[in-house]
Amino acid sequence: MRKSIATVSVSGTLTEKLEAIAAAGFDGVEIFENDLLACPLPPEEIRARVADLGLTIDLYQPFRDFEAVPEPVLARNLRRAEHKFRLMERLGTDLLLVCSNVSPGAIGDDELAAEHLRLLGERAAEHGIRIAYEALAWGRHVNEYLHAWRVVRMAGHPNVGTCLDSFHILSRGSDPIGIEAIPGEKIFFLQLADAPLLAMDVLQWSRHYRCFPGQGTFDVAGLVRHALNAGYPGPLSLEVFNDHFRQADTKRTARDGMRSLIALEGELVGAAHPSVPSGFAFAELADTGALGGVLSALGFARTGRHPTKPVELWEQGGARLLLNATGAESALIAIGLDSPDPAGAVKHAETLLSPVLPRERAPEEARLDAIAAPDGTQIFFCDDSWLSDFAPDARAGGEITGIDHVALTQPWHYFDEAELFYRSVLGLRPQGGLELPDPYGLLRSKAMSAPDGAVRMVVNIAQVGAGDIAWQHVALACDDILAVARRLHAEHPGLLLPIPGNYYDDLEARHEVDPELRRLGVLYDRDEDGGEFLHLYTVTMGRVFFELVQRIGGYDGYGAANAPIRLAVQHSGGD
Ligand SMILES: O=C(O)c1ccc(O)c(O)c1
Ligand SMILES: [Mg+2]
Repeated sequence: MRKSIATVSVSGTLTEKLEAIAAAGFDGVEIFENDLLACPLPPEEIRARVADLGLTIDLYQPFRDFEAVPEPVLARNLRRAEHKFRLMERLGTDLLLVCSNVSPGAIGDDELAAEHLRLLGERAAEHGIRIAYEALAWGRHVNEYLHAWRVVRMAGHPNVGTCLDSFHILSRGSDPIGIEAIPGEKIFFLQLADAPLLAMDVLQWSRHYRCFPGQGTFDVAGLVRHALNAGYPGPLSLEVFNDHFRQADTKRTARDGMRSLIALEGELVGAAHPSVPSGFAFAELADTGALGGVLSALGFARTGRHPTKPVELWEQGGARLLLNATGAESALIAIGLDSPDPAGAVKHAETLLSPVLPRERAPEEARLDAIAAPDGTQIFFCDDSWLSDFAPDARAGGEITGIDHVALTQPWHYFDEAELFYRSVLGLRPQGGLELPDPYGLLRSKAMSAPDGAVRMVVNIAQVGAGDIAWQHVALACDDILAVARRLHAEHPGLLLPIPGNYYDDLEARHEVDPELRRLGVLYDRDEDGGEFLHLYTVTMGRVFFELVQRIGGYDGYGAANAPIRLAVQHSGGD
């Protein structure tokens, strides 16, 4: 299907926007009026620029507060419309979006609204222009898409149709099944936006929190399916108002929008994700020499060395960590995922515009394809062959059984990009988002997991004043966390993050817990079904720290209630 995007969805000047939109592979744009008004180029030059970039202008918008007005206002509105029609001729576009009237002066009379739209359609027809009437969710009288369609039908003019916008429809909780009752050729345009579920005024929600399909909670693909069933012939067009996107890199946002539409098309044809990872193969850490001691303390054994690279394999149970002596600050630099089809996974990622990373390797080494996650972390898709690179010499047993999850920190303004990436490229599912108080700000956090929980990723973003946090961590699963904690406490007490006594006073008020938790600095959480979570943290080394977790009775979370305690201690350095 043709893919378009409204210029309001990305940052920059109009010319920057157009270039980024073309570079991302879109077919068309909706020109948002503000972008045009602020552009120094005359409409003819914008038209030429758009054409040179291989784009078309699919829509000009918005035209506001037109219909169902008193007579003198109507005359003024028609005059205003004539100006816009002439502008559109100069731009070379033939579709004008008219938003339902939000003015307190609008009259609640559908027949009058229809009559005015018919008049507008007649005038538009003289210029070869069509009108797409859209119900804004906060329209004064018309705020439901089926109401807008009734008015369009009453207007009865071939140049008057409706514009459907997934945000306005889904934010009001309207059932999109009704779209199928609209003749496809009367759906003149289809705008797509997703949004997180927020309990707030719908206008504020729309103007600040829209996001690309796949980044929020709406079933946008389901809505598109209804429009296609109705016979809608036009483009899928993204229209997003988002405070972060307005500040983010133009090209990156445009590419993210394209990824969103490609993923949506995949959903429409019911394409199963070709390669949902079935586990963690490894996590790779840059090391300055300090991490080996920490891993030993945690019970890991060094079981192999890469023949040509300064990389060591450390193992315990099913947990495999690679230490890469890059000499750089300790950090999580790569994640290996067990993949049922590594080549297919890379191809899928490429289809979704993820950068495939070049790999230098000796001819005898296992072929490992990697892509870059939005934060730059390398993601490898692995079968078992990578292990043979290391000629492991022993198997290390211990309390640790595997990697439970990894937590990455997303760059400011790119949180939504990360969600779409992990959903579409890796096939993970969102488990819910959180805002965690931190002494210096709020940390947004979102957990994503494979359907069976075999791969869990947590994406954090430093938010509002906490902008210097770029901590990452690897959480290791174990069967008996108290045994590990006792050993660490006795032999390496400086490795454990100290937890305040106040935390345990509160914990003991809420739950009857083993007093040993307090002595050992183990944190505790419990879900509604009685599932339990015990966890502890190491101190931070460079950018990275380790968490040990024990899940009991089907606990599926991450101890979010305890995260603010951890953040505060990490900030204070244990004071
Ligand atoms: O927020 C607005 O005013 C606005 C304008 C045009 C649209 O298409 C829309 O969905 C919202
Ligand atoms: Mg809209």
